[in-house]
Amino acid sequence: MSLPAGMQASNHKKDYLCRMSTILKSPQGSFTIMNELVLPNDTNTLNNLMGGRLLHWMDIAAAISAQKHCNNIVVTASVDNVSFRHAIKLGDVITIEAKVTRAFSTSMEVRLDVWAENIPSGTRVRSNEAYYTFVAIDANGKTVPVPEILPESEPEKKLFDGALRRRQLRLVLAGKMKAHDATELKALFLNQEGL
Ligand SMILES: CC(=O)SCCNC(=O)CCNC(=O)[C@H](O)C(C)(C)COP(=O)(O)OP(=O)(O)OC[C@H]1O[C@@H](n2cnc3c(N)ncnc32)[C@H](O)[C@@H]1OP(=O)(O)O
Repeated sequence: MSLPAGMQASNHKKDYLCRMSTILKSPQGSFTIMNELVLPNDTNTLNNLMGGRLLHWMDIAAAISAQKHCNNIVVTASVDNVSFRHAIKLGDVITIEAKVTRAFSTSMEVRLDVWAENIPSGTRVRSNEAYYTFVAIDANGKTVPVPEILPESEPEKKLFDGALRRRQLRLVLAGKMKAHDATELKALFLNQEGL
């Protein structure tokens, strides 16, 4: 993990890490809305939005959200649980909402919700959801600590709680955590609670 210039000495380093871990930011501070219009170059031969184009737009919205939370450069570490409920048609207007659910040491989970709107007909459907994980890095690509999050509303608290289990699942599947260390995830299967 890298620290800003002047924070390398051990006392300064301790102070800096302590300060970052005690900065509490609201999820609302990272809230991001992005709109896109589905044009012919975004669609397949059925005039449906290509999934990859949507994932690209979601990545940008989520990265902006993560940057707002940590005020730093971020990189995408993982993309999970992307649902495609409805095909999105040529001419639809996409609304992507992104918000950080929880921050860990250097990583942040961002929840995305996507709506597709046909303005002439006045229809709007919820089309996609996903969780993206970002890691804050410095100009040399070294990871840097991020501020903590203090959830306020009930939905934010629910997403905050679930984020720990989702993190354990993605790290176990990525081979970055041993299954027996995923305590909260294991409890989920024993207690039968929702993710
Ligand atoms: C916005 C964009 O599109 S950026 C372009 C696409 N993304 C990239 O190019 C990123 C390329 N990957 C990387 O740079 C690195 O793999 C990184 C920075 C993501 C992780 O680097 P690592 O050396 O594995 O770092 P390390 O093991 O110390 O982990 C750092 C953090 O990343 C998290 N992390 C690592 N791998 C994953 C993963 N597969 N899924 C989720 N989180 C992960 C760790 O949990 C850790 O988080 P924490 O500090 O909050 O506990």
